[in-house]
Amino acid sequence: MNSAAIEVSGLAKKFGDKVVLDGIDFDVPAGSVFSLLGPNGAGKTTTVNILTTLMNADAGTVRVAGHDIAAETKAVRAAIGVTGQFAAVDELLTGRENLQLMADLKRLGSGEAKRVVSGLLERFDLVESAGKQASTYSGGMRRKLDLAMTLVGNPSIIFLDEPTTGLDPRSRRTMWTIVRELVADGVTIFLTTQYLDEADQLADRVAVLHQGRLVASGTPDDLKRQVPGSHVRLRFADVAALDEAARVLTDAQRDDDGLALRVPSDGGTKSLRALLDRLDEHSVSAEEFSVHMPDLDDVFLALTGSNTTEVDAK
Ligand SMILES: Nc1ncnc2c1ncn2[C@@H]1O[C@H](COP(=O)(O)OP(=O)(O)OP(=O)(O)O)[C@@H](O)[C@H]1O
Repeated sequence: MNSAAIEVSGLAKKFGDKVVLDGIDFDVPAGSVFSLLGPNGAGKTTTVNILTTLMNADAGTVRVAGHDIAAETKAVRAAIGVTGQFAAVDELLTGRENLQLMADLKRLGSGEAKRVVSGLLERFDLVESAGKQASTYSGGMRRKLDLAMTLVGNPSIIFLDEPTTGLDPRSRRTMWTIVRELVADGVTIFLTTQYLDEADQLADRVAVLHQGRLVASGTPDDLKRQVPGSHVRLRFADVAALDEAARVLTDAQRDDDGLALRVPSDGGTKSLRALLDRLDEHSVSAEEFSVHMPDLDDVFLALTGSNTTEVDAK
């Protein structure tokens, strides 16, 4: 499917005098992962709340699963699942009861509900703890249960608002695997995260929200190419080869200890080919050739002036 699962145009929202969203536009193709990044207070949760019909926008149009969020609220709600920062899990109920409750809310018949609940407990590796109260679950188990509850109605679009905040690396990886499986099944994921590596791992497209506007959007690699710092590192066999290469590549920085040159490059195939051709013309050969791209942290720093999304945390 190539259609847009989410279409946002001119979306604006302010609280009192504070402009949180100042007219933002983006599309999310069906079956892809879109990640919205931004410092604390940038308006990520506000965006999720509007897109999931929990909050009204001041201006703009939003279509989710082809339905206008203002005029066709019910149809939007039927198509989406939301896993929030504050989990919907009821601590006093067991894992199975929590899922059963969702199945009841979604009005599944008793036979289907039983099948769906057992299937989800198995898929999320919660069978053994299914009969235990959710209050006894670890953070990772609770997040898994929360996501499992979101999946009860088979939503085609899932909003994950900081799904792995506070999880240990292993639980984060489990969540990532689940997200990838969902996408493989054709589900569209709208993800907000504080972890840039998470966006890097999961997102097909990333957008950075800053001071009410989207200051950048594209694939993680597109964004990395936009910031300075990408370079090619060439390592040579001896000082003579290093000297010769340095004469050819006058814009390169020398690393005498490492017998290496650092050549600024956007990392694209065209410039890499040009670089190799230049070396070839002068019969210089390198022992090692590696391309270094900035990571999303560098992108974030360049675009918003803070080096991680957590910088402004109170
Ligand atoms: N209901 C509200 N009334 C007034 N101000 C609000 C309300 N909800 C959010 N805000 C303000 O709007 C701004 C954006 O908040 P939002 O929660 O959307 O940011 P965020 O990017 O999700 O931040 P975080 O990463 O901390 O979750 C903040 O300055 C917040 O204080």
